[in-house]
Amino acid sequence: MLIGITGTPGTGKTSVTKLLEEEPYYQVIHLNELIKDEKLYSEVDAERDCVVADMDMVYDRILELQDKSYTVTIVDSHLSHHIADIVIVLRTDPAVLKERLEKRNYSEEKVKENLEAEALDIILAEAVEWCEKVFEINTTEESAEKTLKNIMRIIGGLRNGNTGELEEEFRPGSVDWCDYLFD
Ligand SMILES: Nc1ncnc2c1ncn2[C@@H]1O[C@H](COP(=O)(O)OP(=O)(O)OP(=O)(O)O)[C@@H](O)[C@H]1O
Repeated sequence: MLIGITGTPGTGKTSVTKLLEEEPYYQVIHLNELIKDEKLYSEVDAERDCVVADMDMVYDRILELQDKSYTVTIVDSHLSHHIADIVIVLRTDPAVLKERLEKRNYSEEKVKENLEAEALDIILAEAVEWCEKVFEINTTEESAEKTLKNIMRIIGGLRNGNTGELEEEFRPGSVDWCDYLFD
């Protein structure tokens, strides 16, 4: 089973998937690192301080790396909903996200761009359009450990073929950051 953990930068994907990789049965691929290490990109955008991933190369590489001896392969990246059919979107209130991104010394422009993307549900909307199953977790007031537990509950439900209540609890569209846009 291939599952993407996606969301705007800073919503906690890497923090939580680093905890997940300590659990048995989970293979975790940190895709942003892989893209840089293996140069799976077509362009370097110096102005925006990022690379433009070649998604065909990325997809092929994920399939090569997927180790079927693990029960679940997790792809950690804000791009993982381009690849996986089942995704969990992590969400964070833009006011809290702002503090996290400013600590990274991102430019003002880059912080603003990411906060707007979070407030406008950009990644969630893409995931809903492209993926078969989408779960949304609001991590704003949760510890990474609590988020890990919720992710493991969702995966447990997927493995048992019983996601009814989880689909309701983690329904896409359950967070609303519109107020941020009008402040
Ligand atoms: N509940 C939480 N869950 C996860 N991270 C949290 C939480 N509360 C605070 N943080 C902090 O927020 C930051 C999240 O960074 P992290 O690299 O995990 O995000 P990311 O979504 O993987 O970002 P990127 O897409 O840029 O890799 C970390 O500094 C982490 O300590």
